[in-house]
Amino acid sequence: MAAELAVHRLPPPLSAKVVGSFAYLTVKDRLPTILTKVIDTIHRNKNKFFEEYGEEGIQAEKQTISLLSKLRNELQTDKPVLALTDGLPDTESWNQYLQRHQGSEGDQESVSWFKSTWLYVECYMYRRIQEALWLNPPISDYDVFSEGKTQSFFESQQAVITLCTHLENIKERMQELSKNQLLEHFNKLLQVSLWGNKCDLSISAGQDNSQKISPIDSLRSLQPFILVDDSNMVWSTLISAQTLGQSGKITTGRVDIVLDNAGFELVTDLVLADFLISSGLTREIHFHGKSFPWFVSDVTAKDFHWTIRQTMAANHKWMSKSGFEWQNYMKEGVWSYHDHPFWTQPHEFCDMATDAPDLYATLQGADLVLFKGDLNYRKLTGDRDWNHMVGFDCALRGFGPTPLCSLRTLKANVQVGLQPGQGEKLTSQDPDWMTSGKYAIIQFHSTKS
Ligand SMILES: O=P(O)(O)OC[C@@]1(O)O[C@H](CO)[C@@H](O)[C@@H]1O
Ligand SMILES: [Mn+2]
Repeated sequence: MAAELAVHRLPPPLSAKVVGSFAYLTVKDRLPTILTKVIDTIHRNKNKFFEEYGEEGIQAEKQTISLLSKLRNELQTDKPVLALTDGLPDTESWNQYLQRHQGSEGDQESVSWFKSTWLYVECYMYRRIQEALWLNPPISDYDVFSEGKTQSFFESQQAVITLCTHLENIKERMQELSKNQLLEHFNKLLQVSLWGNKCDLSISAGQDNSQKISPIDSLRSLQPFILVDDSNMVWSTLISAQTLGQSGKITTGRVDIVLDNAGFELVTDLVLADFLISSGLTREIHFHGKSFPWFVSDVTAKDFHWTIRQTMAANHKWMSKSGFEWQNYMKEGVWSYHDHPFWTQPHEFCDMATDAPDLYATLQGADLVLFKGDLNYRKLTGDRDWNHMVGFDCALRGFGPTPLCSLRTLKANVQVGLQPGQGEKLTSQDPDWMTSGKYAIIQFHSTKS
């Protein structure tokens, strides 16, 4: 019995209380750097706020900076995490989450920046940035990360052109493709979307991290860095979602993509989504994004629509053709964009069925959900110090609305589902393998047999 309990005991969540860990270094160095950049961005835009809102804009700029400086100080001096005061629809749920943590830790002091769980405090920082803006109405809607996101898109322009040209070439010959050729194209575009996740701006604390080389040509050399490759299961899930209607017509399934970063990564996701639709593998795609600026580069509704408009407006035949196609998919409802407050909360996904049952039910309506990026993987697995050989199903702790797949480059030290010895070998060869973004996984889970 005791042994059984030990087997089932959960490993601890990652936390900055482990001095020298990646979580510790993130809270100590990366998060304050991000906050300093946010403060700087707001200050640099002072004139813009004045032009738009006059003296009120200047006051808002000052007030926001003062709140953000206070936030940075709380973080750096390991103060207790404070309840939110902005009265937004999600405020209550954030404060309840805090109380839950305080309850389980026993006292208020222990829920602090360096003592609490990394996932929670990192998410909380982005929510507090939002609070600082919301409390200053004329500039509430200002996206402090927008400059970095648009810059990342423009700096990846050549790679975007290459990708759109590649896509349009496939689409021109789609009717002639054999099933094997279709599978080959699918695998390539799945991998392009996977490696697109290298381009996030949170890991680089806002430094340029755009795609400069050809995303197609580099796939072969990147192949050995994919540690788990369940792409065959993703493919068979798509195929088995096909049903034969009464009229003899094949109906295909719905794929949901839980988006991560704007800029180049979003383009790779749109290209994959276009391929899924134009090949007839999928009937409908639902994209899920964030409802406020998050983890520096994550996609909001504004970023999503902006990216499609910019692609349409490009001075390149195939790129703008792709953009028009994407706009059509949106107009026809073949593609749709959704956001839900749960994506910008600190919960592990195993809490979704209880804490956001409507979102859980939405995902149940999909035949496959693709979770992009590192933060989604941290939330899938509860951001815990798992043994690398623990199965993905075990780390998911019951989360499984429908077949799902994580497409993620490793940027945080959590990884499950590896082969015996694989983790140890990587650690000895490349000690930073879990945080450098050099390795990736395509990890699938389904409760359906
Ligand atoms: O989810 P993404 O965009 O792939 O990565 C977000 C991220 O860079 O932010 C954190 C560092 O601050 C890490 O957990 C993680 O790697
Ligand atoms: Mn991100």
